[in-house]
Amino acid sequence: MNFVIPQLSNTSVCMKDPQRVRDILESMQKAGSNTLQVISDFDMTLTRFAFNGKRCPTYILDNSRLINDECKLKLKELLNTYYPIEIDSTRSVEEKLPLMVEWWTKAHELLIEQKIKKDALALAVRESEAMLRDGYEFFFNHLHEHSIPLLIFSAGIGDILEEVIRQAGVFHSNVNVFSNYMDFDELGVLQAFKGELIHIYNKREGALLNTGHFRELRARPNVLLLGDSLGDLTMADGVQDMENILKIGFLNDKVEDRRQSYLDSYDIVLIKDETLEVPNAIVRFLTGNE
Ligand SMILES: Nc1ccn([C@@H]2O[C@H](COP(=O)(O)O)[C@@H](O)[C@H]2O)c(=O)n1
Repeated sequence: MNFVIPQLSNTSVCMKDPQRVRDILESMQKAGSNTLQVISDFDMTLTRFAFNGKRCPTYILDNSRLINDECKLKLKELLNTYYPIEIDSTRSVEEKLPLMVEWWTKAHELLIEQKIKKDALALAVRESEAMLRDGYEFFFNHLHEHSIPLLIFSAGIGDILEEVIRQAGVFHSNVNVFSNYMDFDELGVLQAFKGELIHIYNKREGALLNTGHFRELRARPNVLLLGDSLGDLTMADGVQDMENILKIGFLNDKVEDRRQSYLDSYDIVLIKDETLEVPNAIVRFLTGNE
C-alpha cells in the first residue's frame, strides 16, 4: 500500500493496523468513486492548527473588529477554561459533555450581545487569520470534478465557515454544511442561533437529525471521514447501509497524551501535519489516480 500511496510513509502518519487500512482502501477503490462520500470536520481539520509556530484562530470571530475588547477577553477566558477540558484525555465524554454545552452556550450569548451585522461577516473573514490547510484547492476541486459529495460537519459557525470557503473559491455545488447558523433579524442583526446546538460531542445527534441528506446519498455507502477530535468519529452515524469507512484523524495538540486513543479510534492518524497531503493522496487513489 505504501507503494501505491507513498504518502502513507510520511513521518506524520501513524496507523495501528496498516493491513486494515489497505483492505478498506482496496475495497473502496474497487467499489468506485461513484459510491464514495466524504464527511469532514472544519476547524483544525480543513483549517490549519498553527502557522509559523502560532496557533491559528479557532472561532475566527474571536479576534475580529465585529466584537468589542470586553467580548474578546471573555471569549478568550472561555477558551482558556474549556479548551483544556475539551482535549483532556483523563476525562470521559460524559463528564465533558455538559461543560461543552456550557462553553458553546456562553460563547453564542456573547456573540448575540455584540449585535453582529450579517453584511459585515465577509470583511471579518477577509481580515481574519483563518487558513485552510495546504492542499485545500486540490481537495475541494478534485472532489467536485469527480462529483463526490463533501459534507462539512462543524460545531463552529456555519455562516463563517461558508464565507471562508467561498473566499477561497472552493464552495462548489457538491459541498453541504451542517453547522450552527446565525439567525438575523429584519435589519440583518444577529439575534439568535438557529436550530439545535451542535457542539463537539453531539455530532451523532446532528447526523441523525439530517436523515434526508443521508437518504439522498444512500447509493454512496463508502465514506472517507476526516476529523480532529474523538467527537468527530460520530459524524457518519447517519449514513445509510454503510459498507466501508476510512477514518483519518488530525492529532494537533497534546500528542503524547492522546496518541493511543486516536490510534484506537482513527484508522490513520496524522500527527502535527498541517497539510491535506495524505487525504489528497487517498482521494486521488480512490478516484483511480485520475
Ligand atoms: N466558543 C468556542 C467554541 C468552540 N471553539 C473551538 O472550535 C472548534 C469547533 O468545532 P469543529 O467541529 O469545527 O471542530 C472546537 O474544536 C473548539 O475547540 C472555540 O474556539 N470557541
